[in-house]
Amino acid sequence: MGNVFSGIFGKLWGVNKEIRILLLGLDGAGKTTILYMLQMGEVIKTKPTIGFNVETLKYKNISINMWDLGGQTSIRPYWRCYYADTAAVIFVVDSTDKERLETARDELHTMLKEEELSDSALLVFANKQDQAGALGASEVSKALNLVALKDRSWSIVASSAIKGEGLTEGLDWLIDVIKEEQM
Ligand SMILES: Nc1nc2c(ncn2[C@@H]2O[C@H](COP(=O)(O)OP(=O)(O)OP(=O)(O)O)[C@@H](O)[C@H]2O)c(=O)[nH]1
Ligand SMILES: [Mg+2]
Repeated sequence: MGNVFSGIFGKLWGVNKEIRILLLGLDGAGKTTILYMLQMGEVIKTKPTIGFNVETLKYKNISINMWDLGGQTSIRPYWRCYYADTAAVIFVVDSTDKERLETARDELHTMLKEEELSDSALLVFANKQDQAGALGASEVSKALNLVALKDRSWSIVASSAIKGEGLTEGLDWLIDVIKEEQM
C-alpha cells in the first residue's frame, strides 16, 4: 500500500517539477565536462569557465536547472550569488590533485556554512578516477572531512567524467534524496 501511494506521489512530484542544482569545486576539477556529459552524453573540449554555464536537464521526469560555476580562486567569491533556492550542491574534486585537497576542503566547508544552503543536499564526485594515482572515494572523503557534516544528506561517488562513469549513479542518489526531503 505504502509503495503504491509513494509511487503515485512520486509521479505527481515529478510533474512540472523544477529544481536547481549547483556544480561547484576548484578550477579544473571537471565541472563543465560533467555538465555536458550529463546533457549530451559526450566529452566536450572545455576552457576554464569565467562566469557560468547553465543547462536544463530532463532527468526522471524532473527538470534540473544545473548551474556550473567557474572555480578559479578569483571567481569563487561569486559562488554565493547563486545559492538561493538551491536543492543540492554537486561538489567536484580532482582526485589526482592531492596538493589542493585542503583548499577544496576549506572551500567546501566555508560554502556549507552559508544559511541559504542549510537545506541543500550534497553530492561529491571524486572525479578523474581514470587517471593513475587518483585517490579513491573514501580517501577523498577523509581529506574533505565529510564525516564532520551534520544535519545534511551527503554522499560521495567515484567518477570519471570523460568516461561517463559514476555520474548517473550520483545523480540517482541525489534525486532520490531531494524527492524524500521535499515531499
Ligand atoms: N582524465 C580526466 N580528465 C578530466 C575528467 N574530467 C575533466 N577532465 C579534464 O580536466 C580538465 C578541466 O575540466 P573542466 O570540466 O573544464 O573543469 P572545470 O571544473 O569546469 O574548471 P573551471 O571551469 O576552471 O572551474 C579538462 O581538460 C577535462 O577534459 C576526468 O574524469 N578524467
Ligand atoms: Mg568549467
